[in-house]
Amino acid sequence: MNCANQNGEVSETRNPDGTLRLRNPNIENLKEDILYHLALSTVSHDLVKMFGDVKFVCMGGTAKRMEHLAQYLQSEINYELPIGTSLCDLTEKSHRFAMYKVGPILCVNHGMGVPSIGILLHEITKLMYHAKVKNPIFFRIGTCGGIGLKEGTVIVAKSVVDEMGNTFHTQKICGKVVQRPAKLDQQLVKELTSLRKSDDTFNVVEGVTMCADDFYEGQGRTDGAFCDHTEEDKVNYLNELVKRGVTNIEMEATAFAALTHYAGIKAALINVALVNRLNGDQVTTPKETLLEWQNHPQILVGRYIKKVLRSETLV
Ligand SMILES: O=P(O)(O)O[C@@H]1C[C@H](O)[C@@H](CO)O1
Ligand SMILES: O=c1cc[nH]c(=O)[nH]1
Repeated sequence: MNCANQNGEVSETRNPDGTLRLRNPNIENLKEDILYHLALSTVSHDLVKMFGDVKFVCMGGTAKRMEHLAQYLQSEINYELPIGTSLCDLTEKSHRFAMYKVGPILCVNHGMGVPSIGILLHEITKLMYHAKVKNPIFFRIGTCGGIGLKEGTVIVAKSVVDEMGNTFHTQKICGKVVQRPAKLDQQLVKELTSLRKSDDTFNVVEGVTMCADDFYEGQGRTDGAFCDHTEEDKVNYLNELVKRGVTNIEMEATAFAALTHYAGIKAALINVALVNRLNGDQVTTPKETLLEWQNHPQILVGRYIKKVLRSETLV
């Protein structure tokens, strides 16, 4: 059965009230759905009560960054935690991911690489479904290597590719290769890039983000433990990427774009460049500066969330 989606269009992934429909009929028939890597379940937890008010899901690689993001957004939206409570890791018992909630915002880390974020996206999407969340928006707020961009630049991905230039996410399912288009919401790209202020110390660009399956050889680096290619091979490869319009390289983009798109979830991918790969492979910048740069995408997403929340209170 098809229903109206968030834009009032026919959709297999939305109920008329904006709650999610899963592309998996098996879930409805489960007596209990255990979200194993989140240490949550439909029986042991009241997911609607805990998460039903979520509007935004922010994800990034590290637990620490997500905790910092939750604290930052808490102060940005002036959210007061219920009296007697403090910000805590809601998935602590999983010993895997870390998740923080401040009002309508969930901040969760996804680890490194496509397999890790893929697992998180399955479980977070099911969490949104079980919690009856309406029209959630997902953000990946990450770090990357820029290509020809100044360090600290924020890249809002308008499209994503894999190492071979494919614009889809590839997964092997039951011995078959399944490809799902990796697409991002173009309106969200424009809205996010427009939120840069003239006195911001960092630049914001729209870009083409490449997703690699590795940090070292998979990104053409010559400083891994193994390297059977030459410096010339690397330079040629990076120049080829420039020709194809690739602006930055990270390790989750295709899965993030494809799985959110397949779930009908509006999503944006915002990365900050920690290194200009045309100048070298090693991340030589002091940790303090790297941490300061990691705030740049958070500032942009914070402005977007505040804008949406403000417009909702005016309606
Ligand atoms: O969100 P993060 O900073 O983890 O994203 C990039 C891609 C890899 O996960 C990782 C490699 O250092 O950083
Ligand atoms: O160069 C980089 C920096 C951060 N993350 C990556 O995947 N690559």
